[in-house]
Amino acid sequence: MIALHFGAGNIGRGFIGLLLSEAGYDVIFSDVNQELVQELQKRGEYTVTLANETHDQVVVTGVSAIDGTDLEQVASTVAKAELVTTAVGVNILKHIAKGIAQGIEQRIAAGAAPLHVIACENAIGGSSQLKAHVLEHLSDEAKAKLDQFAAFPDAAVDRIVPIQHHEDRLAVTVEPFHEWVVDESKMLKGYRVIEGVHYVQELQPYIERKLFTVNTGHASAAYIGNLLGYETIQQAMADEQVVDQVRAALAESGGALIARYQFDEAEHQRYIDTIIERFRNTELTDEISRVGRSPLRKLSPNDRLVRPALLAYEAGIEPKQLAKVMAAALRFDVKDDPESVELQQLMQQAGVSETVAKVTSLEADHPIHRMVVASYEAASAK
Ligand SMILES: NC(=O)c1ccc[n+]([C@@H]2O[C@H](COP(=O)([O-])OP(=O)(O)OC[C@H]3O[C@@H](n4cnc5c(N)ncnc54)[C@H](O)[C@@H]3O)[C@@H](O)[C@H]2O)c1
Ligand SMILES: O=P(O)(O)OC[C@@H](O)[C@@H](O)[C@H](O)[C@H](O)CO
Repeated sequence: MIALHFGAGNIGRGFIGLLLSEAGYDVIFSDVNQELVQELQKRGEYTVTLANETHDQVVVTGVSAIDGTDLEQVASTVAKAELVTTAVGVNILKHIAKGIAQGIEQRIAAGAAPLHVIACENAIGGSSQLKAHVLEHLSDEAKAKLDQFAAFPDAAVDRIVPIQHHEDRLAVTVEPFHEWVVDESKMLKGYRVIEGVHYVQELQPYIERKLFTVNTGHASAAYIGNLLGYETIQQAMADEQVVDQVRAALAESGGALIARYQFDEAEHQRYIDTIIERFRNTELTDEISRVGRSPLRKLSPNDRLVRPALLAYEAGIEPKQLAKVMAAALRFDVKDDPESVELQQLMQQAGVSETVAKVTSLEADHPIHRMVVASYEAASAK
């Protein structure tokens, strides 16, 4: 029972690797970070600490790692695995597709058992996106057989895992809360149930609820907190004016979700309240530079700000606070974040309106575009 997991980073070690190991899998990580790979190979185990009062610890044992740049090794590991998972970042999926495709070709040639490939990224349709990239690397013959040999169920994963600063390179501290939801309708007949995974027939409400609440709220805390000079989410969430703004953003995205999926209002409010408490967990230190990372991705049309704003607008809600968060995101200036650097260059060259149109795909005559620009200009005038 081998699970190959791409990305031995924060969520890879702190959630997916841990859960799969507890579910009985022999977990093999694939990563391009050589130091991480060598350390995992050498020690074969690592410690996960829960950010609760008692700092409970679990030692994840029997893990190994392969070099993600070694295409042959990646393909041969895909060929022998029962499950492939990823947590590399949605924009990296195209880079791991070739190894997965070659592994699937080997499985087809050997008549192997079907493989499940589950992308655990913060994106709508992550596994479907990975499947599209894999298809680009398959022969016509393999393309025709793909659905017999591999399935790519989409998923939603939720656990806050900050950037780690331990002396022990593999140690990882995570919040106690966790949720992994998988689209059961895409699983192949007779699939092995992974203990700890919640299988649902329709994933869309779950992934949208997660992305447009947890991640919308997180991005709001990060971008508003950044403007106020805070460095961590915990510092920002200790400021009630930030909390009020996060709540205002979540009232807009929540209104959109309730209208779209008929969620129970009181239950959704409890979901929001729990998330606010998770952001406030002072047992964690989560840097705003991590939560706000890749602002171009976060401002893209299907992500946590623009999409819920559009859904809110369609539901008759004016997404003023989400527009304010987008305006704040335009000021996210972090030198070692390539997307932040690109965004700031674009702002300098093209100005606010053109930048908004380019990164959000909201044209200049769209009411939300106008709200973002107005909010940006109002803040500049202060
Ligand atoms: N950290 C969280 O709280 C959290 C929670 C839910 C979902 N996620 C999602 O999980 C994904 C990973 O996030 P993270 O916080 O763990 O980031 P991370 O940077 O800690 O981990 C990503 C890992 O992927 C590796 N990687 C990069 N290119 C690779 C390749 N070609 N092959 C194999 N490995 C490669 C990196 O070296 C790194 O170790 C993102 O999509 C993120 O949105 C993160
Ligand atoms: O990983 P990103 O960059 O999409 O978003 C940053 C955080 O909001 C995110 O990693 C959360 O911690 C996570 O999604 C919680 O489940």
